[in-house]
Amino acid sequence: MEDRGGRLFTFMGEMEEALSAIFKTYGKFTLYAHEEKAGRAAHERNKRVREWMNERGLRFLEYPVNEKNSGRKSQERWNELRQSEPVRSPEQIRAPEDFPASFNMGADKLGYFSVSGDAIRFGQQGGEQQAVETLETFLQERFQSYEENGSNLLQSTVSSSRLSPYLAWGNISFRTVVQKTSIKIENCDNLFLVKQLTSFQERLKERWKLMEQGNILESAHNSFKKDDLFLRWFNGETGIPMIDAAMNCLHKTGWIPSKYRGVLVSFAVNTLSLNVQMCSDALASLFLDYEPVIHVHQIHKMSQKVQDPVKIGKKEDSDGVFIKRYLPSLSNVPSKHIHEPWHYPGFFHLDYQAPAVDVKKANQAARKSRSGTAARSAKASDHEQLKFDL
Ligand SMILES: Cc1cc2nc3c(=O)[nH]c(=O)nc-3n(C[C@H](O)[C@H](O)[C@H](O)COP(=O)(O)OP(=O)(O)OC[C@H]3O[C@@H](n4cnc5c(N)ncnc54)[C@H](O)[C@@H]3O)c2cc1C
Repeated sequence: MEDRGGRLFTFMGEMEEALSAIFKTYGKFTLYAHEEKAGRAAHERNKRVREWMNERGLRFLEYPVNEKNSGRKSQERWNELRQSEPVRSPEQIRAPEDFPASFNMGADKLGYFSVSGDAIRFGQQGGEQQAVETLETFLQERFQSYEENGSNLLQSTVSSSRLSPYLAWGNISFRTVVQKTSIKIENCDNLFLVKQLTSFQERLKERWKLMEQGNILESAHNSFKKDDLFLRWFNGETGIPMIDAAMNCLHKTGWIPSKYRGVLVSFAVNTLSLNVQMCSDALASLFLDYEPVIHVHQIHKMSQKVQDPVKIGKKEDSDGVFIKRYLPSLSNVPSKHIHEPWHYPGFFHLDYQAPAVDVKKANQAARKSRSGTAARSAKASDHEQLKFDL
């Protein structure tokens, strides 16, 4: 932008304050933005901005993220997205010399903006360059075992595209990803490789369709009591290795394959009977790729399924390599017991907690409750835990 005469200004505060400062400095102006689908807070802020602009007779142009209401069929719109030329960057940008005193030049000051929560220490690094490199390495090589390793806890960290945080944060445009993938498919004559790429493209299309569905607002923000069971789940201390390892992986890296996101949700909502909204918010705070529209949709879908993390763990991480990586206290437990360490004779010498719940019994109750045949106990109780055959 700077090469073409542009300048970047940043402002920290409420939108109306920024707009007032602009109005005071320049007089009448038009506000351009992309339509935003980012949950309740952003929705309400945008409503306030529209009102603020209207009251002053100023134009607010929000470009639609999709053309859902254009009257054209979905496939037609998708084909256009795959083929249309990107809009060309302007040769020159005319930036004003003066700017409001409350504005900052550049983005450096944003580094001082304080956010709550723990830092994700081993997560992907942000930035356009990283996003482009991630796409390039995926399309050059990493995609080759995309399908085979899709739900492999360790391999998928490499063979999955890992583009989700970049797409969520806007480090790379969705159109670029779709178009580069289409070009790769067109130029590839190996059927097996085409299958991997097509499968990846299906995921992109899934995203596109969901984003087209419009604003999915989270339910009103309630403050739920974060009881002991919730904290054990959130902190990866449930005593169920598959859940605890997946949670620790999320705390450290901010990413885990889709299948295990579903397992975490199902376990929390069905097995532990935790509040779905509270769990959704908690996971949103851990996902580096948090995208409200996708997130809310997936949480809803996955909370309907009752899943057994012990069974899934035995199938997908039979030797417990993933578990041992994220739960070092279990590193000496033999593979035979890694998914149910409470059956391991040396369990009491391990620095690992007893399971918070009897998964089978709690899941049976959840299934019954889902099918409406019996009332489910409100919470997985201590009583259930004590009945465990340790
Ligand atoms: C409970 C739950 C919550 C989720 N929350 C999010 C979220 O907040 N943000 C998010 O981007 N994804 C979310 N997903 C979808 C999925 O887990 C991630 O998109 C995926 O793991 C990202 O890794 P990747 O980029 O390597 O995916 P790839 O498999 O390489 O897929 C490429 C892209 O397609 C999109 N995509 C992939 N899977 C899905 C899907 N099931 N639905 C919609 N789009 C998809 C993503 O943008 C992804 O980057 C969630 C899934 C579940 C089960």
